[in-house]
Amino acid sequence: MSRLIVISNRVSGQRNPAAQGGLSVALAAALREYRGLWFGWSGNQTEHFTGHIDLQRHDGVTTATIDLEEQDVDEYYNGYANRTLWPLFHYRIDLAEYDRSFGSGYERVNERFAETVTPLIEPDDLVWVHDYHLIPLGSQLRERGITNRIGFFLHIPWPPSRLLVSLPFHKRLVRSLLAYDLIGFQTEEWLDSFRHYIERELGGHVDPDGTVHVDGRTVKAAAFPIGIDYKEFQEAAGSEVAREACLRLRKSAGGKHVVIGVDRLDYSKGLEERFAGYRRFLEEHGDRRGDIFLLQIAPPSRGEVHTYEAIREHLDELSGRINGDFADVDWVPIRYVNQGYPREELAGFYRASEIALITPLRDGMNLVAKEYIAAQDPDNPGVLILSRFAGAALQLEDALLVNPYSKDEISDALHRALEMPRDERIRRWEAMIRSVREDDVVKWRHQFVAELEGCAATSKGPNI
Ligand SMILES: O=P(O)(O)OC[C@H]1O[C@H](O[C@H]2O[C@H](CO)[C@@H](O)[C@H](O)[C@H]2O)[C@H](O)[C@@H](O)[C@@H]1O
Ligand SMILES: O=c1ccn([C@@H]2O[C@H](COP(=O)(O)OP(=O)(O)O)[C@@H](O)[C@H]2O)c(=O)[nH]1
Repeated sequence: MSRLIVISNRVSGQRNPAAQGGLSVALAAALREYRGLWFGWSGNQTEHFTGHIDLQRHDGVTTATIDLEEQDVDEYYNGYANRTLWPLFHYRIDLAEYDRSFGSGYERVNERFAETVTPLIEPDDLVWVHDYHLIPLGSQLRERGITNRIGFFLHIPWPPSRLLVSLPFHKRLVRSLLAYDLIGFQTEEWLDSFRHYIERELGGHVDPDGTVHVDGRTVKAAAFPIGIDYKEFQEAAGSEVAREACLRLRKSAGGKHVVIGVDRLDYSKGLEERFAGYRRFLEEHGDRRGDIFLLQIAPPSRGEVHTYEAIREHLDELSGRINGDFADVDWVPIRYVNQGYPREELAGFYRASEIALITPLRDGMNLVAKEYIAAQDPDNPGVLILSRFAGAALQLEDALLVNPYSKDEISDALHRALEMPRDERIRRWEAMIRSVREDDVVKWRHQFVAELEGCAATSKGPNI
């Protein structure tokens, strides 16, 4: 079996695991199965870039990390990745910022990644690059003579062409993707948007099987929806920690219905709209006040980016106002918690919650939705209310799907979930657990790696 070299911005085990997000959780599992290593940024900043590689072994996974300079982090991670690409790819061109220094910092850090990882790559290795931080890395590796098979997986949505063309030098960015042999997306919807861009903007052609032809270069593009590590999650959910967390939440709920939300504190997760929808529910269903509460777990993320600071302040205000307007001496409508929890504890909280309210405005997948389903009691499962704009909605069609921008739909879905008979809850859950169990992270990585192994090795990069 070939070695697998995984390259992503974030490498698991480097900071609070509870705030790492789904990408890191999914990749740690892949690396435990294949020989190889995981290369990325250490999360540390140094005065000058040294290129020193720190090799470590954590939990069955070999990691190779490098430090970045402060300017790199500002321009590449906080800048181009999270102030330009993240909002644009989540359809928020109103929040996207275009600054020349971000673009040059992004190129520079991708070159630094390429320069330091190239000597670690052996001839038969499969190379798998992840996410929007590292789109140009494939072409940088090709320039350094790497002819191995290289795949790329995008964990976030791919925007419609009409939005993507607002990015300065968009053609250069998309052309650099053609250096990969395989390009993976979370859903068919984003694969379609990519196809549209290739045909309209680059004058290329995409065959029905996903083979992309542009200027004499041929690559493969396909959808590979990511799943959770079902087996590992079942173990977490069966642990003593999970059982205690479940009891702790049930005890403190004192018989009230628990509605749970778990999201990084990010504007793409639709938290402001969710709070507004919950407020509408409290206004419309006065008889339910005192009988239900929303537990929103929202660990802070990307705190150095001002839009994230702003959303944090706004959510403090919104939750405070809802609590001020509706609370009673023995009840508060929202428990809003800005800390992360280990997954075993989360599993217990999911189990204790009759409803999950997961309403991102756009989300590549949303693994929390799948974890909630995996944690339920088969004889008395809870109800998942899910945004139709999350990648997960294409697989979890038996959730109560809502438009996350609509307060009325959120309010109606909460009412319907509370009233839903047990046999309907079981029927919906059984349909969803099948997909969560079968389309798990193991299947995701096997399918991607098998497809990449089937690609012919490349001898040169595209003309960019
Ligand atoms: O690394 P951070 O800046 O702290 O952000 C955490 C991760 O967020 C994003 O996760 C995405 O990947 C998930 C797994 O495929 C998917 O379920 C979710 O919908 C995506 O938003 C980001 O794409 C990762 O690169 C970050 O590490
Ligand atoms: O307090 C927390 C909050 C989240 N997570 C994990 O972070 C991941 C979030 O992934 P998702 O795909 O839902 O969103 P992302 O943050 O990657 O955009 C899930 O596995 C959660 O269990 C966690 O371990 N503790």
